[in-house]
Amino acid sequence: MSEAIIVARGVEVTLGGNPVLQGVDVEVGHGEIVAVTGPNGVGKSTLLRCLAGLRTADAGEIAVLGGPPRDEPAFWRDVALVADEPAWYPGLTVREHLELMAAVHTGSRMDVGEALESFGLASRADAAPPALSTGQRQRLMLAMTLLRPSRVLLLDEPERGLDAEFRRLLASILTDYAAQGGTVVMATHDPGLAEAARSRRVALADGRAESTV
Ligand SMILES: Nc1ncnc2c1ncn2[C@@H]1O[C@H](COP(=O)(O)OP(=O)(O)OP(=O)(O)O)[C@@H](O)[C@H]1O
Repeated sequence: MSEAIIVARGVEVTLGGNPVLQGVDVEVGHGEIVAVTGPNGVGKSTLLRCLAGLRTADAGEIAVLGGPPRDEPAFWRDVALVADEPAWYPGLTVREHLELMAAVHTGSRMDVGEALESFGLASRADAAPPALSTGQRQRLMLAMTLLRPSRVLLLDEPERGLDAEFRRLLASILTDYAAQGGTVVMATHDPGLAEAARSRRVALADGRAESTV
């Protein structure tokens, strides 16, 4: 494997007295896409939260970009997360949410007009996010995340609410991101997305991870 960007060794997490992760080992290389799969409740989101520094493992070690993940600005400059819906900024439109991302992050990966087009939001650019459909809000979250520069993308079920056509487009957006040297870990229930993104599958079962491709 090329240079390891994410290394998790022996990660253990217990939630509400139940062991969820029981010695998970995962390594993700530079420019690689890993799809974490497994049934509801197996621990995919928990693993992502550990990789994002939003939850501390009870045991084991995690390194992201050479150090432990930390929920602080220096970490989030390199790492982008799409998980639950954010609190939208009241009074700002779809376009203004994208403009905000472009304004606060130097070196945007695309301009706002391009993001509106690529993510199919041009016709809703002047709407407020709460007035969007579920899939359109998911597209906006992805657009805000992909517009800004990052080295690592952590995605929790990015397919949520997306139609089949946009899922295919998302796969190519992710493969482009990886081809430019980005590293992606996504929890997903969509084998088609995992396949189309040419990801390596890591299946979680019984608290452990097994690389399946
Ligand atoms: N705060 C919590 N307290 C107690 N148990 C929790 C907590 N958060 C999650 N769990 C439990 O931990 C387990 C793993 O949850 P997690 O959300 O990581 O699963 P998942 O694989 O992402 O599931 P899904 O496919 O449904 O999104 C589940 O059994 C869940 O009920």
